[in-house]
Amino acid sequence: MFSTHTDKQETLDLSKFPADKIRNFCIIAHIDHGKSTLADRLLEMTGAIAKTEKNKQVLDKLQVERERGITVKAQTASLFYSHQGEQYLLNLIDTPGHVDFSYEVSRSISACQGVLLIVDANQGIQAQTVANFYLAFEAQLTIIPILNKIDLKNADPKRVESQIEKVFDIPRDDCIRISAKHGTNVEMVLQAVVNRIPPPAVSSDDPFRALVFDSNFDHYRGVVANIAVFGGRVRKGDKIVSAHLGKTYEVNEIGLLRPDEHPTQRLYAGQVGYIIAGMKDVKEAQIGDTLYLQEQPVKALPGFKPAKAMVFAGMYPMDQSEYPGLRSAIERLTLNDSSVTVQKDSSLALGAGWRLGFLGLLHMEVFNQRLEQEYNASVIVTAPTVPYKAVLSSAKLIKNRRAIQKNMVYIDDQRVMMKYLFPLNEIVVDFYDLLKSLSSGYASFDYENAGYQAADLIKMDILLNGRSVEELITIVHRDRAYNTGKAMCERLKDSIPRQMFEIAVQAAIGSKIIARETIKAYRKNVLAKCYGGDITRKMKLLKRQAEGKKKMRRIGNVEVPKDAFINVLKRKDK
Ligand SMILES: Nc1nc2c(ncn2[C@@H]2O[C@H](COP(=O)(O)OP(=O)(O)OP(=O)(O)O)[C@@H](O)[C@H]2O)c(=O)[nH]1
Repeated sequence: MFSTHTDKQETLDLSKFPADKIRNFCIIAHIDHGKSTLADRLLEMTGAIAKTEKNKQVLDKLQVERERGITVKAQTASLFYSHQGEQYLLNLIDTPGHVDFSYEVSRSISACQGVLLIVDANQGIQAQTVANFYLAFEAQLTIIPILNKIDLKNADPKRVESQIEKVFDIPRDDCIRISAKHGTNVEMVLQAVVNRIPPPAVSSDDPFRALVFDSNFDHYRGVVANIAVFGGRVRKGDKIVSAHLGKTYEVNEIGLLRPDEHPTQRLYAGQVGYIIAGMKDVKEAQIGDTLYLQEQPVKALPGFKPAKAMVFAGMYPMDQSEYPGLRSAIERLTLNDSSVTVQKDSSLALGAGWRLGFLGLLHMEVFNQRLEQEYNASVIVTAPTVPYKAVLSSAKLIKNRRAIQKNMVYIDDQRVMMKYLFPLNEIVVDFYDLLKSLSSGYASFDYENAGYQAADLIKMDILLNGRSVEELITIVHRDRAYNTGKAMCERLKDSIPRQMFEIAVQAAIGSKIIARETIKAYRKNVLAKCYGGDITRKMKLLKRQAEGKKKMRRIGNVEVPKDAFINVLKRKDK
């Protein structure tokens, strides 16, 4: 955790920060180029957090972010900065770098007028640097290029400045060289934010209207929505309306995120903060919604394009009695992660559940982990698939397609940017990991949807002792069926513990078995090491075994650990 200064900001008069004294910006970059570290320095220098060793990546608040060392949620922090005798209110949004969370970046950009585009001075421009640059460029934001990690021995800021000039057409003189780790030149970043990013073009005299750009569900207070105020002002006690549902609410609390919630009396045009207005249902504060005053109706703001799911998987409770609890956990988590699509689904073997759409496999894993960590929910996830369109006829089948190269641009003499057309199922599961490992971490990758194309695909079943496992039914390219089936059987053999009887693991196409592995019989006696008669210790071990079993799913008479369903899809033979 981190500590914040305890100065009494309740007395803060935000009317002292008219729009021309406000700068709204986000930090964007390729993964690991140092966004969160720079955010820490900016927070420290403006006094939002204390400068201590404990305060590292403070905007990565989620347990999953701390465990994985990556940002998955955009986070907002309001900073007070004095420059040439004037006080400014800077609203910073730290965004994730991984392609699976790019929806967070596009939403954050809508609340900003400028971005800090961080580029690692050693690695140079990478795939998400380009993708994120275009998000900011298309939204016509001011882009400040920042070269980070200049303290590294191998840093080559000159080369990276040439890349920036060549690929983005930004003059090299616009670049600021910093070390976020050591704080070198970070003051220059704050000055550039004030001098180069325009203030929001809004007025407090207009009717109040605010865009909900993020929200989360608090067990006690209901929906806490993050808003960007695009006009007018709002205060505690005001009656506001949500444009989406047309329902009226009373404002219970408003304030700034510093980065913790910090209540204030009012929020004014151009400011970014949070609002709590007694919305008890997750459907009430949709991301992209517009809020306005009851007595001054306004036209709704454009909102956001829905995210386009790339990977789908079924999600089922371990036990049907857990269905209502899991439904509410999924609803609350999707409020905080609106890029997930949810549809009800059911299966004979697994009962009632949902079909969820994600932006990638990491996104799916993180969602699953957040369900467990933040909502204590344990779920079964079926094999992820990509969307297909099936034509139900015996048409002549088209030849196997491989990636088709579209273009190639040399960024400099060491780096090349290549565009390919790929079948989506070839890239979603482990292409990123494989590419990283083949290139020793040098290559980076980004993708966008190129539409549907016909392909020679077949359905493959995985059988455990002759019973098809619904979660593992896979659509594969005909030419890949044998290798994929064999690899899945081998990985299942490694993931399923031996049991008291022999288990046949088979891959089948229709009635034809194409691969087989055998798991030998074994009896695990958890009491084997318990000599003597310590009954409490024996009870503990038996209890732990029973709890372990809860994380297993019984298919026929075979116990399958729930992790097996995801592990089986990952290639271990990199
Ligand atoms: N040497 C050096 N290391 C740095 C510097 N800035 C960040 N790092 C290190 O780079 C790694 C990634 O930094 P983060 O700040 O987590 O990167 P990020 O861009 O926020 O990562 P994501 O949010 O996951 O995309 C960490 O190990 C940092 O300590 C720097 O200026 N110099």
